[in-house]
Amino acid sequence: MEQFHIWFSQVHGSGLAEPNAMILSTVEPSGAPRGRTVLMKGYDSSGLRFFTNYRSRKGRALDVEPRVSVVFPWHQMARQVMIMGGVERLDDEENDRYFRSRPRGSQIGAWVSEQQSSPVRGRAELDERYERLSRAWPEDVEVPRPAYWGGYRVHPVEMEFWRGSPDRMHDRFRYVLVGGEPADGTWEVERLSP
Ligand SMILES: Cc1cc2nc3c(=O)[nH]c(=O)nc-3n(C[C@H](O)[C@H](O)[C@H](O)COP(=O)(O)O)c2cc1C
Ligand SMILES: Cc1ncc(COP(=O)(O)O)c(C=O)c1O
Repeated sequence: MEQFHIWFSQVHGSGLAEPNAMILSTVEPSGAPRGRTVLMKGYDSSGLRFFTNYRSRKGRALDVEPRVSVVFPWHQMARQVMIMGGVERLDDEENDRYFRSRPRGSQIGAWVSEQQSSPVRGRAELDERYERLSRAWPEDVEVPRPAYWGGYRVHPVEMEFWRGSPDRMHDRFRYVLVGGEPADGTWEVERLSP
């Protein structure tokens, strides 16, 4: 994660829009892959965090197969980072802390989208729910975190750092965890052919 920190700091400092947007791929119970964008909400030596609805399609997929692939597509910087690893749910304390930091509208949105990824009759149904819930929690009352809403920590076991070069002569470095935990384990580094 030290190398990730160096790159993320550079990308973050470059003014690139949504540098923390990452494509998160999960494995469906059928075995099919499925990707979507989520926002990384912090990282440390043990991995990175993102938040979602545990009942969503990805949440249900992770209940069955708690492994993911993550891609940071930093095109404007001619860089890409891929991270593969297992996930675990964050604890209530970490979930509450993050949920409290969100804008009130997004907190209410999490209640509106209780059934994230399920079909709805129309936009009106969602807007009505939003209005009703906004009235239910007056401004001075804290919106509670729904039990089904929280985060995951991705524990990398493999990471690849890709840097684009002319003539498709790109630099690729693969880090593989060969023993121990991501934070203090041993990582083997190899250069890959572009
Ligand atoms: C830039 C961007 C950031 C997003 N961030 C999140 C996020 O952090 N958490 C989340 O649940 N959905 C996020 N979404 C929506 C997801 O891409 C996706 O539509 C949603 O999580 C449902 O996915 P699922 O049906 O595969 O579970 C984001 C979408 C975009 C385009
Ligand atoms: C449905 C949903 N949940 C969660 C997030 C995470 O970001 P935030 O906590 O900043 O809303 C996003 C970001 O786009 C989102 O679309």
